[in-house]
Amino acid sequence: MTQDELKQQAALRALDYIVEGSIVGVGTGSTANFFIDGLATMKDRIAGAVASSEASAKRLAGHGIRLFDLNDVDQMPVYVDGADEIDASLAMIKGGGGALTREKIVAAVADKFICICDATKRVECLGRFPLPVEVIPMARAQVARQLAALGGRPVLREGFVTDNGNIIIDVHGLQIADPAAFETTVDGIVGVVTNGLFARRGADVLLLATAGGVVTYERT
Ligand SMILES: O=C(CO)[C@H](O)[C@H](O)COP(=O)(O)O
Repeated sequence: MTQDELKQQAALRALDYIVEGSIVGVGTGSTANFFIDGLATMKDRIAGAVASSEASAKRLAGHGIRLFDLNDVDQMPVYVDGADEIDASLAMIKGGGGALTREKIVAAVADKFICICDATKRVECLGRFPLPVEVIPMARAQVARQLAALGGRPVLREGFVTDNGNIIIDVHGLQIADPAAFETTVDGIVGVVTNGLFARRGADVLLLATAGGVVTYERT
């Protein structure tokens, strides 16, 4: 089975968590795209969706799924999204697609974060995937120095601008022993908008697609 087929399996399993008549929080990336395509098959049974990126908004709209502004939404039962890495405590690194800030904001409004991944994303220790950090452009050099002082190797994501008009610095060479503490530390650097660690608010459910089928993990 290809990685894309596994991503699709995890994505389609997430449809079981959709509450009829509700607004669905929708992530960004190739796995989230499979989820959006699946959501389209039940679009008449949901109120609509809140997107975590312009790209996802475009795909949702292309399927005729009604889009809501997050500011008009008080509550969402679920937010569904992929991850770049996820550990046994369901802490994640996200932001490979650069949408980490909006992803974190939309997820914060949802009751449950459903993470959809193929088995390659499951790791023992977060950090092999470079940690994306969204940064206000004028703070680039100052933030890079601070990230290097934390033990990482900061690399500017060349030619990339986030949906919020900011830059991304990817931090290589980390081994993150305490993801929640590191998330707080990086967020505390002046000029950082947010970072791709989702540990203080990790996933509530992981749907991990393996060669043997989709395995469900729940936060304990
Ligand atoms: O955080 C993300 C985008 O900002 C994605 O969820 C993450 O990069 C995983 O992407 P994919 O599903 O394409 O493997």
